[in-house]
Amino acid sequence: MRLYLIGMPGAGKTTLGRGLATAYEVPFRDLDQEIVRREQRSIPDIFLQDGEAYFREREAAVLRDLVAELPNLVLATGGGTPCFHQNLELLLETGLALYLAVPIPELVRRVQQQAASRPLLAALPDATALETRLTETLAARQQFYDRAPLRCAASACSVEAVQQLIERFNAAV
Ligand SMILES: Nc1ncnc2c1ncn2[C@@H]1O[C@H](COP(=O)(O)OP(=O)(O)O)[C@@H](O)[C@H]1O
Ligand SMILES: O=C(O)C1=C[C@@H](OP(=O)(O)O)[C@@H](O)[C@H](O)C1
Ligand SMILES: [Mg+2]
Repeated sequence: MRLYLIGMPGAGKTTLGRGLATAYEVPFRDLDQEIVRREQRSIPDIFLQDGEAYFREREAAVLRDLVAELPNLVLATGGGTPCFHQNLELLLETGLALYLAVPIPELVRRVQQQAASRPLLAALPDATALETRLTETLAARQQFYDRAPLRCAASACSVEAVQQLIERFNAAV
């Protein structure tokens, strides 16, 4: 099985992904961490030195490498992954995508502490600006996220709840 977690920055893709990989006893990969490992520099440095377009190219290439390499995995994608370079189509064709839906105020709370590690959200003056940016970003991305066959609301997104969701999905198809 390949399980792909998609959703906004702060949705909990990395956190939940680790738990799901342990529960299913399959390898866990975090796409951002794989990019960092291969580039030998941080995500903010990649954005700063080479820009978003370069990051998106690397993101698409590393995603394809991971899919080719691992028939079983839980993958935490980056928030923008499904929105570039036909990545969503790849995810839908090669595994099961789960959208973690989290309300904007909760995203603001979670991301506020870590804005510096997320270049697209860094350098915003306050929580209001962060909220505006996240709202605009979600509006543009919702059409991509909504194509995932599985969706879980933040309040219900435990490892066990997701496992039940997947069982029901597999039984229905
Ligand atoms: N279910 C949750 N409830 C509360 N906080 C969470 C939850 N999942 C993740 N977080 C916190 O939110 C922040 C972002 O989580 P992370 O897994 O890095 O999200 P993503 O990879 O989707 O950007 C982290 O500080 C993490 O501890
Ligand atoms: O939303 C985005 O476009 C991004 C989200 C980040 O991942 P997280 O969703 O894990 O923060 C990371 O890929 C990069 O900073 C771009
Ligand atoms: Mg992450």
